[in-house]
Amino acid sequence: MTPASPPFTSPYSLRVKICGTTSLHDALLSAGAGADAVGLIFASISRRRVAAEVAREISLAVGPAVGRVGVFMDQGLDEVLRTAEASRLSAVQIHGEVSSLYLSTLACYYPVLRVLRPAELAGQSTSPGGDQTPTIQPRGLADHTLMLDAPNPGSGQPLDWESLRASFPAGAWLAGGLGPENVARAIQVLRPGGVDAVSGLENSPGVKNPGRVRDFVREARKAALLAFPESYPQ
Ligand SMILES: O=C(O)c1ccccc1N[C@@H]1O[C@H](COP(=O)(O)O)[C@@H](O)[C@H]1O
Repeated sequence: MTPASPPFTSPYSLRVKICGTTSLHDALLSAGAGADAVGLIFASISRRRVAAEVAREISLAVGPAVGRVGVFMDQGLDEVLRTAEASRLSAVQIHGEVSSLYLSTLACYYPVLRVLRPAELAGQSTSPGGDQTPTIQPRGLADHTLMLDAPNPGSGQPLDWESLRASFPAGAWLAGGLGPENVARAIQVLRPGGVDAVSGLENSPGVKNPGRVRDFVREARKAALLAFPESYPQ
């Protein structure tokens, strides 16, 4: 089941998120490059995990126009809300299996980016027992925005964009192996509401490559303008 399209149609507008930010220096670099948001990862498995104190410093430093998206995986609602408050986040990104109630409760406090793998988008994903009962039913966009990402997030693994053409939900964001070299093609194929990247923009895990960050934002903006000029009246 593919979530319904948003109830409104608006000109195509692209959001650019630079994820895996672990220092004030890199946060200001991304903000200065024109990113709409920086990602701050709190998932325990991540090599890019940031402390709430550093996240709060970043949140207060990047200015009022830059979003701060906290990335969480397999973490309870209480931990997410406490961390989000302490870090002065502006939105949360949720990976892993969670209930609809978890998402709708969270959406009462913060805008939610709900990450799905392509298999889950179809409403079919193999539960631990191996049977094909749906474990995650994508809901409408009423209380969250979908983002498609690879099964192993943060690994630089691109999705097969062509195979997703028919099922990619309107307004959904796209992650997975994006970088300056391929983001334009991804935008042309899927017209995502946002693009998000980390591995392709780093010198090492958690340390940004300034030139690649700037190139990524520039290529994404250029692609959005060239592919959908009707959305950017002169
Ligand atoms: O990057 C991580 O370490 C990470 C860990 C746990 C959950 C999400 C994580 N990162 C997210 O993965 C996408 C795609 O990463 P990549 O560009 O393919 O390397 C990234 O944008 C984060 O949102």
